[in-house]
Amino acid sequence: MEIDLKTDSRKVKPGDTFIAIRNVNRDGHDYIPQAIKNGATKVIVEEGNYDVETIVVEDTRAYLKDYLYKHYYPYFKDMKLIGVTGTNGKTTIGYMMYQMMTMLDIPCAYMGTIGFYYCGNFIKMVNTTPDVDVLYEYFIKAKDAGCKVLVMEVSSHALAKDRIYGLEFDEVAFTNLTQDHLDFHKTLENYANAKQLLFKKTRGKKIAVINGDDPHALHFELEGNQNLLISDQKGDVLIQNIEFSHLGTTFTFKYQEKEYQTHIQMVGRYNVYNYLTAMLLIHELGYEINTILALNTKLKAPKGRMELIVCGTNGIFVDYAHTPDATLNVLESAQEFKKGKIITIIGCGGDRDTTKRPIMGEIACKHSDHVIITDDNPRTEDPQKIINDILKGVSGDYEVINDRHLAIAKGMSLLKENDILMILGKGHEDYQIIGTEKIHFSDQEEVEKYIREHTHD
Ligand SMILES: CC(=O)N[C@H]1[C@@H](OP(=O)(O)OP(=O)(O)OC[C@H]2O[C@@H](n3ccc(=O)[nH]c3=O)[C@H](O)[C@@H]2O)O[C@H](CO)[C@@H](O)[C@@H]1O[C@H](C)C(=O)N[C@@H](C)C(=O)N[C@H](CCC(=O)O)C(=O)O
Ligand SMILES: Nc1ncnc2c1ncn2[C@@H]1O[C@H](COP(=O)(O)OP(=O)(O)OP(=O)(O)O)[C@@H](O)[C@H]1O
Ligand SMILES: N[C@H](CCC[C@H](N)C(=O)O)C(=O)O
Ligand SMILES: [Mg+2]
Repeated sequence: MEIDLKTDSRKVKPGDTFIAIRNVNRDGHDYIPQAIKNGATKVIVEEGNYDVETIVVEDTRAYLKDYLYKHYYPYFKDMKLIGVTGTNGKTTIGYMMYQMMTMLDIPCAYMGTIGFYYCGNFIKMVNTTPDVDVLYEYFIKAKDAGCKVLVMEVSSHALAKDRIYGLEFDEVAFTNLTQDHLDFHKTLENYANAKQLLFKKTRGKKIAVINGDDPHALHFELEGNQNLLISDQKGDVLIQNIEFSHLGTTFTFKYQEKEYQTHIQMVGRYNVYNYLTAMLLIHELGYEINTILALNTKLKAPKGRMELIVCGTNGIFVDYAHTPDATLNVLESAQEFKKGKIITIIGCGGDRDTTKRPIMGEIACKHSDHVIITDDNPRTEDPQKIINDILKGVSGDYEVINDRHLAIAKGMSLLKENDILMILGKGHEDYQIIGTEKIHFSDQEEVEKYIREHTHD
């Protein structure tokens, strides 16, 4: 099934109707001539007169949302819908669930930062949660492919901008709330309020899985008794013992008077919470806990989440930590199993929350033996200005190497026996955004290239 309203002039074919949407930087009205050139025979706009049939409405975005909901929601409404929100952990949980459900033979889809996976197909995505037009288009694809369950990351931007218009969730989850995106939300309170909106969009039996140890947990509970809290203190799922290594984590937990022990091939205390969230959401779909635990030997973290590259006695971890809390978490995890020194490479994105920069610099220095500060998607900001913001928080042993390629080479060259290199911020990203240009760049490839060039047999 195909949506018969086009929002993107580049996708318009002869006979199509184009609707002009105003977004943050760009305005669809500017692309009406291109849409008409590509064959649009009708345009829906907020203003202006054109050579084709023109319908003027007050708010094209409202018109679009209503149109999509009325015409397409009924088509995919019966797919079970699971939404995960929180500052960190959404991708890890969503992608773990996609793997688990696939192993359980459930036709399913995952939509989030690392793309749209549906019944074995894959589409790259621009946003973590796409705008309503793309979202409905992809939900239709999932339904066409036979998906029965769809798990999606729901970003705070999406909630604030109503990108998920009309959706109702059977299960929701909350991971944690810490600082990020203050450029957009202005205050942590607004940010929390945006995230809470997800919990107001539930239907049916309504299950909520919540990280009970997050200070904001209470605000995310559903009314009634459908909440499952995960905690190492007091919760429905009680985490008891955790053992760390650089290859994985072994832990025990108690649920409904039964005790379970398991091992996951993911490092870090926070991944125990991520895992249990994914496991419970699937358990609530009607699968036995032991059946789900049996899948763990094949379960992997998403690309760029504490992704380990081994080089002799050195462990090089590529991780997507781009918030203060994530930076702290991954460095504390490395402290748990380190045998030598920790060298950290870190930067901060441009056109994003500026107040997190000095905090990330401070945390990196506090929990590493040496820090290299470098570029991470400067976008339209002056890269040196971003680095200067980070420098406001640093102390101790650090250096600045602006070019990320050189920063990684320097980090690699500093490694002595048993040292760990933490390369933070980009994770799965295979680009560097400089100005408005996207240039190919991959932390993993840079490391592998360095190893190739410096290993002689
Ligand atoms: C700065 C910002 O928020 N930009 C968002 C904005 O883009 P934009 O203002 O350039 O507008 P656009 O949608 O590309 O263009 C406007 C209209 O013109 C049309 N158009 C455009 C070009 C053309 O040639 N022809 C044409 O018809 C488009 O189809 C659209 O209808 O609207 C787009 C559609 O919704 C978003 O994809 C885009 O997100 C950018 C890529 C972005 O980086 N956003 C970040 C801030 C974001 O949303 N992040 C969150 C959370 C991330 C996380 O923590 O995981 C996310 O969910 O991704
Ligand atoms: N539960 C967690 N608590 C704190 N930090 C976490 C947690 N899970 C992952 N992290 C850290 O946050 C980083 C991002 O994780 P992940 O991609 O799963 O989060 P996300 O919520 O999808 O992020 P984004 O909002 O950018 O899409 C990881 O690379 C890791 O450093
Ligand atoms: N989805 C997040 C990712 C940030 C990753 C980091 N590499 C950066 O560019 O800041 C954002 O758009 O804010
Ligand atoms: Mg994500």
